[in-house]
Amino acid sequence: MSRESRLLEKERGQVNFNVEELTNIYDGGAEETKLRRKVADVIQNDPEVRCKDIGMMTREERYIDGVRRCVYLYKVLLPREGWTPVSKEVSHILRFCMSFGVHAGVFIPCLLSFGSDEQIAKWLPLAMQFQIIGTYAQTEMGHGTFLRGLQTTATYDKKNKEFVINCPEISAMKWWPGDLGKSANHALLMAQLVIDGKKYGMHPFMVQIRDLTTHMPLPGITVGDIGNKVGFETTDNGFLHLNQVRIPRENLLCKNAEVKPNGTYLTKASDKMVYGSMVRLRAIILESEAVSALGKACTIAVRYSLVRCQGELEPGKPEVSVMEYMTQQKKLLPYVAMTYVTHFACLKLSNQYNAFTREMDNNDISGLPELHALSAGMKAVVSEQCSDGIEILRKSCGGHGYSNASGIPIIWSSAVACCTYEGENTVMLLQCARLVHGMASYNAWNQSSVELVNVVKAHITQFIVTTFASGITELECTKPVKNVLQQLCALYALSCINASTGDFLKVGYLSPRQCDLAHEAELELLSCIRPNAVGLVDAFDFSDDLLQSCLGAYDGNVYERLFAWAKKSPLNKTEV
Ligand SMILES: CCCCC/C=C/C(=O)SCCNC(=O)CCNC(=O)[C@H](O)C(C)(C)COP(=O)(O)OP(=O)(O)OC[C@H]1O[C@@H](n2cnc3c(N)ncnc32)[C@H](O)[C@@H]1OP(=O)(O)O
Ligand SMILES: Cc1cc2nc3c(=O)[nH]c(=O)nc-3n(C[C@H](O)[C@H](O)[C@H](O)COP(=O)(O)OP(=O)(O)OC[C@H]3O[C@@H](n4cnc5c(N)ncnc54)[C@H](O)[C@@H]3O)c2cc1C
Repeated sequence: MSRESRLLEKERGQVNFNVEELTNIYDGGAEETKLRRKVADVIQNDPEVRCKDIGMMTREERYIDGVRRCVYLYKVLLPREGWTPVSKEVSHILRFCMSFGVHAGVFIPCLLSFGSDEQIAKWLPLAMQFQIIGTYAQTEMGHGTFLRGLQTTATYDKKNKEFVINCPEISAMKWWPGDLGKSANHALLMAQLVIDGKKYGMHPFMVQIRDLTTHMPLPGITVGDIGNKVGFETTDNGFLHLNQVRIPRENLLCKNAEVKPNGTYLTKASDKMVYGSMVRLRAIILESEAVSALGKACTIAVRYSLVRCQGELEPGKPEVSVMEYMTQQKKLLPYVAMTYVTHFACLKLSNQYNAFTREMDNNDISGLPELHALSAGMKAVVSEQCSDGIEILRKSCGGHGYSNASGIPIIWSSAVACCTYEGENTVMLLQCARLVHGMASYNAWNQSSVELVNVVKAHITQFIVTTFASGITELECTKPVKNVLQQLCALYALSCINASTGDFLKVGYLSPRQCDLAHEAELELLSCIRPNAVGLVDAFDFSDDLLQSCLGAYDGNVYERLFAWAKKSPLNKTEV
């Protein structure tokens, strides 16, 4: 056993709570843990679909590998295991999938949100079986945030009972939609509806963009990949230009609004329902795209920091693990706390969303404004805190943190995108501010928007802390687990307060002495939590396969893994 493995084993021997009990709590119960692990075993034992190291792959290889794994998953693995796309297992499977995130996670749910019963009956089975592959095409090259500024039009042609979809200029071209560039043959396309010259705002249309046999773009369609990005390299985010493309009247997804054959426009629900898809995604993507990513980065950085020996705490004494340095504990442990605290706050948000969908089934959408405010605020605060944290955790691993061998750069590049898609964070914070604090006059408003952004961040952080604190109080668990969760709650709250002492001092909420006490309390908590560090990240239960990290493997064998990984570099195929 290597020295590093022995160090981790010794660390695990001093954890003072039951790790499995905490894993069960994090998962939502022992049965959930069992289900998640069963899915992980199925995935990891199938060479066709198990996670692999994509660090050395080209962009094209990553895209092809992701598509191949996903199609195998849905066409072979699910039927073999007797699972369907809506089985509980699939939510755990999507943790492993790197492709068709928009087809499965946006296109299908939006079809269910916007489609009539007949339209769902027509397209849902095809989408579930990958006979049609869809994207969600809303953002344009010239507009993403300002939905009312979207330029693509859908003009009703009464004579032929068709809509003519058109991008009037280059800035109207759809730009960014995931799975669009090479995979999708259909688009759930958001366009400005026009009837007899009158504009009715943004509406959802089902548009076929590629031939189902040849996969070639249909007439009037120009489509392709937008090129390399910061991350999401497995995904073919694409562009889509439509030049006078005709679709049947029946392709307006008409759960909330309809155009009769004679061109009469009929609304069936609030015009705000068109925003519903964005509320849903903001409410449910945080766990999978931001918090889970932070948990992976914490697992890697904590395990590595416990085995990375560097320098002496006392001259002449043996080298210590970098985790013994208070600065390293300050870099790492508040983000371990954040993972736990935000995980449970996101759970509360998605529960609130599910409750809203039940109310909506009874035609009650009175809860939408509050849910919009909370989901917009949470999406902005959690995605920013998590992605900022992942970068700090990457840097805490020194040089090896800068290598794809660590696994953290890929984790960060995927998580940070969450600050932009589904509503750019600043805009989301201002939406929350407007709904929580009311809309002042536009000029007073713009002048105070910088402060309002900070007020909303504090408002949401308080929601996160109070949600977790009340959750712990009600939680039935052993005393050691409750104790460590209370420490994590206090650590997250104190780290947020200590990051903003200026604000508290400015308004006289805290005295300088109290600020000192808060700082000392945080340092004391770091020392209390330090002995449990490895247990806290082990409890996230990320397999080595899922982490894809030479620094964060369960056995701590960092150096053998690093060297084996480097030798796979294509540059090493020749000595000269
Ligand atoms: C696995 C990873 C997959 C990643 C997939 C990514 C997909 C995408 O990124 S899809 C594209 C996402 N794009 C956006 O989120 C666009 C963001 N912009 C907006 O949501 C809106 O433009 C806005 C909210 C920033 C502004 O809305 P707008 O209508 O232009 O103007 P107002 O602010 O005056 O709002 C009018 C009215 O509507 C209410 N409202 C706005 N949004 C929502 C909502 N989501 N839910 C409910 N209600 C909403 C707003 O409160 C106003 O109401 P009143 O005050 O009553 O008039
Ligand atoms: C990885 C990824 C995947 C995506 N997938 C999809 C997809 O599948 N489908 C899809 O339709 N779109 C998708 N998008 C697009 C995404 O939804 C938009 O990029 C996002 O909504 C932001 O809009 P924008 O790019 O126009 O930014 P802008 O709105 O142009 O933002 C630029 C700057 O302007 C500021 N700003 C803009 N408006 C205001 C305002 N009112 N007040 C204050 N500041 C403002 C912003 O804060 C920001 O700092 C994806 C994007 C990414 C990065």
